[in-house]
Amino acid sequence: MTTTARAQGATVWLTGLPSAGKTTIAQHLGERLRAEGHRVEVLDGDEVRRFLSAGLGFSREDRNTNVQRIGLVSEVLARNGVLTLVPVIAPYADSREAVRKRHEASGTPYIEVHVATPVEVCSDRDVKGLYARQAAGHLTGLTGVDDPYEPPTDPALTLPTQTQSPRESADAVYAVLSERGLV
Ligand SMILES: Nc1ncnc2c1ncn2[C@@H]1O[C@H](COP(=O)(O)OS(=O)(=O)O)[C@@H](OP(=O)(O)O)[C@H]1O
Ligand SMILES: Nc1ncnc2c1ncn2[C@@H]1O[C@H](COP(=O)(O)OP(=O)(O)O)[C@@H](O)[C@H]1O
Repeated sequence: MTTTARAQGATVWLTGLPSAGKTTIAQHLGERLRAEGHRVEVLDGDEVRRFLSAGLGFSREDRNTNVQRIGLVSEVLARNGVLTLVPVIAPYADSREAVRKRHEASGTPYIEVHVATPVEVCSDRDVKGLYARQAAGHLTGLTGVDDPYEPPTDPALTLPTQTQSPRESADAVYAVLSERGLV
């Protein structure tokens, strides 16, 4: 499909623990979609927290505010024809549900993907050293360790990344977009 043929946007929210693989999958999927001519944006959690959510921490209230802000931006982008990839932890079910409802209200496709890497695997990967810092007592409130993570109960897709390559995980998300006629 070319960009001009049919600009149907969607939000793909990749929820999961730190080091689960959210960012990596979004990057791989984004590259593939761009190569095919789609308009794509990736709303990366770290970047959002530097600008749109600057000043917010990791309390339940701040995480909720962060997720709602990202949900607003992603819905606007998706409604206007952009495939919007959101690799953001979003640990609370009620917060994710509010984002889903925002999309439903405008008839904008919303696809929830659970990057379901076990915490032991995430802790081994420890891409940013957060698990080590938590274990050493230098950090508290780490999602999945000493802060809540409420797994999705009805995701469009669950990815066991511990048994997949990043390419395989990204291709599985692509397959869902394809099944729904979004690519
Ligand atoms: N306490 C604690 N808990 C969880 N994550 C933490 C924490 N402190 C810092 N970080 C880093 O913050 C990155 C972005 O978080 P998010 O905006 O995705 O989190 S949330 O949805 O608002 O909960 C998140 O990025 P990823 O590792 O890519 O998931 C973490 O690296
Ligand atoms: N199937 C997979 N999907 C995504 N990442 C994977 C996969 N298998 C191994 N990894 C590795 O796991 C790490 C995940 O890091 P990252 O994407 O930054 O996680 P997150 O954004 O969830 O914090 C990367 O080093 C990546 O290469």
